[in-house]
Amino acid sequence: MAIIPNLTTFDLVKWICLFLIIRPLTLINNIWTWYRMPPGPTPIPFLGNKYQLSKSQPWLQFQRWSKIYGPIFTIWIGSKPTVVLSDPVIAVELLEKRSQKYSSRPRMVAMGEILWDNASILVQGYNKAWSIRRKLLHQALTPRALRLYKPVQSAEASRLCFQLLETPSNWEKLIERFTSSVVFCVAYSHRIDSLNAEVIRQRFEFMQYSASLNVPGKYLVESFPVLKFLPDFLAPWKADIKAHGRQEAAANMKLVDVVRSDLACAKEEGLQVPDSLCKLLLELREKEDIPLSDRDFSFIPASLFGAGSDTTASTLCSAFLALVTHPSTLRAAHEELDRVIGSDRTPTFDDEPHLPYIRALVKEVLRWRPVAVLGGTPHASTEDDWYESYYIPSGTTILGNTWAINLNEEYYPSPHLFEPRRFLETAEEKAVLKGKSHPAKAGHSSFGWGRRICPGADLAANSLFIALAKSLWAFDIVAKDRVVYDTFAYTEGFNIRPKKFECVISIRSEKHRGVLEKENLDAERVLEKFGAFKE
Ligand code: HEM
Repeated sequence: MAIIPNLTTFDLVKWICLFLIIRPLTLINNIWTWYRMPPGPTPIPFLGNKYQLSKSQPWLQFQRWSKIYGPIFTIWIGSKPTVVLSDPVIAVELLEKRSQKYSSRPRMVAMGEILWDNASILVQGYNKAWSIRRKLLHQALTPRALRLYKPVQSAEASRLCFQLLETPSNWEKLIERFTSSVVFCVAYSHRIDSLNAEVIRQRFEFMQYSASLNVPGKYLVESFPVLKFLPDFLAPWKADIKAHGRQEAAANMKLVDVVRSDLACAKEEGLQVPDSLCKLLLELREKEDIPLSDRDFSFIPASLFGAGSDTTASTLCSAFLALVTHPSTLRAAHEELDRVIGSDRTPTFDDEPHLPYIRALVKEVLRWRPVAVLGGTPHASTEDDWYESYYIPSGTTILGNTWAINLNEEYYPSPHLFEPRRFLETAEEKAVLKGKSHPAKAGHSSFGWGRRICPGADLAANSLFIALAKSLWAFDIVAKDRVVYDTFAYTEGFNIRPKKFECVISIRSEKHRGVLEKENLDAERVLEKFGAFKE
């Protein structure tokens, strides 16, 4: 009996000594790492810059810090470093040219591991599980596959215009319905007629719940991942997250079942199911061995809504804000559309090569107010590296501050001026507000970088083009009398959108109205094949 208390005391002393040694050693290691990493605001030991970080619109604070500490700087969240990039050349150098080292994601234990059980491509590390999903997405988003989705994008854009004609003041909700329906048609060959459809309400709930998990400091498990192994009865928070995860997975699998049964019925009746990403993947699964469980497979088409609907809708909202606050761009768009298209029909995808100003307008809105303002989901490095004289250890979180990059005046003089001519090709037009040449092919960084670049970028660009081409052809979109617009009034979060604002949307002529009414009937015929999800 006497030995046990002695042993316990000894153990206690041992642990205290170990703690007293480890803490200073960790601190020395952190200081040594901090000293070699890119500069930044001075962190407090073990807490880092936590108390200096702005809770509101952090991208603005990061942009200010880039002017003080340079285009590559470090912030510390506790003992974990995050490198923030504010220059497109540095972002391309690290995230594209050295992408084998910078294509992972930081661990998101609550959201990625407990809620989704590692099934979602968005937060997966740079590993085999990720590459299987990425390859599948690419196979269903090839240029050939994108051509298959164009008729539905075009029909939905005609429907959007017709609805704008009927209830112009409801424009933001109409845009959301448009992007939701496009994503559902492309993912599952089913359209959305109302935002009250059960599947949509469910999707919004899932998105809100997952976003609520991703709040720094909310869950201790992010700092101590070992806590995820606690049994459920000792960790009710974990049981709750897992229950939400099961609900989401069940809903995802149900959607795949809908397409599976559509295919079976069509086969029996000798009919064709419209092409969709889920259909292409199910057909591929018949031919090839795809090493994914039904549950994991169902997350691939489901990722389209989370990643592609709100982002595209928010970009369209920014486009309306830009048009209202920069009326000369509306006049220039009308001039091009009237000259190339006339007033007997609305523009189509075939007109795209002949509408350079509208194409440039799409690029400019993506640049001007990037929806994924801090680069979407952060990258993480998987090897130690050096950039110039700076050390970047393996496991560092890398944030591309798309706001600072897209609004960097060296590349885009007068960056807050909405000026589509920046993206035009002719020598005279190129001289307009010409800054240093942006290294990315797109001329902006709104879709991210390297191996993690948005796989839906071309699909999104097609939706933006057709929705803007048709609505600009049809409407005047102008400021409301006596309303003062603030082009910086944006929501918080990882994806941003202009705060609610009113504008006047009016049909350009009775002839335009007639064309919209006729084309809406044509669109309904195209969309008939895509069964609607019920309210
Ligand atoms: C305007 C619309 C959109 C914008 C601005 C946007 C932007 C982004 C950004 C910045 C990323 C992170 C890239 C990186 O880590 O470097 C991303 C990832 C992703 N996006 Fe998009 N996106 C849009 C639309 C779409 C659409 C329509 C889809 C549907 C296919 C989609 C699917 C994805 C997926 C699956 C990922 C995760 C890729 C991965 O982690 O490997 N996005 N997006």
